[in-house]
Amino acid sequence: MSETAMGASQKDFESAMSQVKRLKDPGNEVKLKLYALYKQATEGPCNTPKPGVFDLINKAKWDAWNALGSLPKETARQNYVDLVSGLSSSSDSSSQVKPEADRKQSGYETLVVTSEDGITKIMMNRPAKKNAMTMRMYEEIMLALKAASKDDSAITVLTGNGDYYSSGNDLTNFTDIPSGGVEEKAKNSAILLRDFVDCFIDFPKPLIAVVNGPAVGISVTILGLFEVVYASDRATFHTPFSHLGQSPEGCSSYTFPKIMGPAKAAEMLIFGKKLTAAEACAQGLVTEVFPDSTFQKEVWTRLKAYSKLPPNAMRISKQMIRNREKEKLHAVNAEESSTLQERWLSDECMNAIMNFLTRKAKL
Ligand SMILES: CCCCC/C=C/C(=O)SCCNC(=O)CCNC(=O)[C@H](O)C(C)(C)COP(=O)(O)OP(=O)(O)OC[C@H]1O[C@@H](n2cnc3c(N)ncnc32)[C@H](O)[C@@H]1OP(=O)(O)O
Repeated sequence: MSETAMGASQKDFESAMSQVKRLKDPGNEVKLKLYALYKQATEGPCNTPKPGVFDLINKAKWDAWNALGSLPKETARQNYVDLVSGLSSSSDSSSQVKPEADRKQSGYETLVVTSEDGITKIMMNRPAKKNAMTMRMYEEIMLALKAASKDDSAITVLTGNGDYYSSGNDLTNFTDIPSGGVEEKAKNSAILLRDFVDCFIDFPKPLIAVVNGPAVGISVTILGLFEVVYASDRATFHTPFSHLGQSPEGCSSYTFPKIMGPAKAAEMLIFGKKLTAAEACAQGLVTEVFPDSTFQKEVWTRLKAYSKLPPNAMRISKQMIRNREKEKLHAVNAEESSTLQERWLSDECMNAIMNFLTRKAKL
């Protein structure tokens, strides 16, 4: 569906609901996704108490609904319709569905998510906008991560489609002001940011970034939460927070000084120094750099080999490496998100965003 297409109507939604009844069993994971989108579309954000740990089915349903956070009702309705339409077309050709082979997951508007060879690949898919991250993209990445944490893949990859990895937060996100004004916008954005980064902190399987081109802002900061970062030699790494009147997020105020030392971290996070892939590798933010001409081939060959390693062993090793940091990371994330909530209301930030939107300035 195109990004500018109108949202699904109530009629589309009702027709999708009756279509669901005619589908063959899509499996528990999809049923949970449908349940959550239905509840979000009809009742809004999860508003019931969390069921007890032994109430397994209701807890799974509650978790799925709650994971949608503040996803707007209209978006949930559209996602529901898209998901059902994807399921209908795949069930039309269900005899061809193979258990492991290239399973493209539908229902996403801003991503292409596939599962193949033990690897779930989440590809940001707004190449014309340099994969700038809209509110919808944040929500969809969270959904895709939640699904990947439970699917049968061994490792999960985040990458971008086109010439950019991602240009970071979509600056037009700030133009959609709700009835509660800019304060409400800042508050909702801070909640979304915190939930988004929490998903990376808590992700249980090895997480790999395949950085196919330049990366900006939040797409760079969260790299400190990945196990491995492979970069094309065309990639650059840039966090222009001060230029935007903003402050670091993605736990970078904690992870970057640990990874590269406080002096190098300050140059990036305070002064917005852009690193080449080779520099980012020398600073320890990037694991390995590959020539752009052979990047995809070399990286995917390597990842396919890694994905054949015993998945439980990899998961346990990741948890041993990360678990003692988790509490700290959640605290850092909370602090960074609330600092940004204030920053977004500052004149410095508003002027910088206006400059971008009116094209007076480029980074
Ligand atoms: C709610 C959670 C918030 C989390 C906090 C996150 C913070 C951050 O991520 S801060 C970083 C924000 N990102 C930026 O400031 C980058 C802004 N973009 C640029 O400076 C440039 O677009 C560029 C350097 C990334 C690419 O320049 P260029 O090669 O010249 O390409 P264009 O500028 O023509 O871009 C093509 C097309 O894409 C649109 N676009 C690109 N990036 C963004 C963006 N971040 N937000 C919104 N739109 C973006 C650009 O406007 C062009 O659109 P059209 O003019 O319609 O073709």
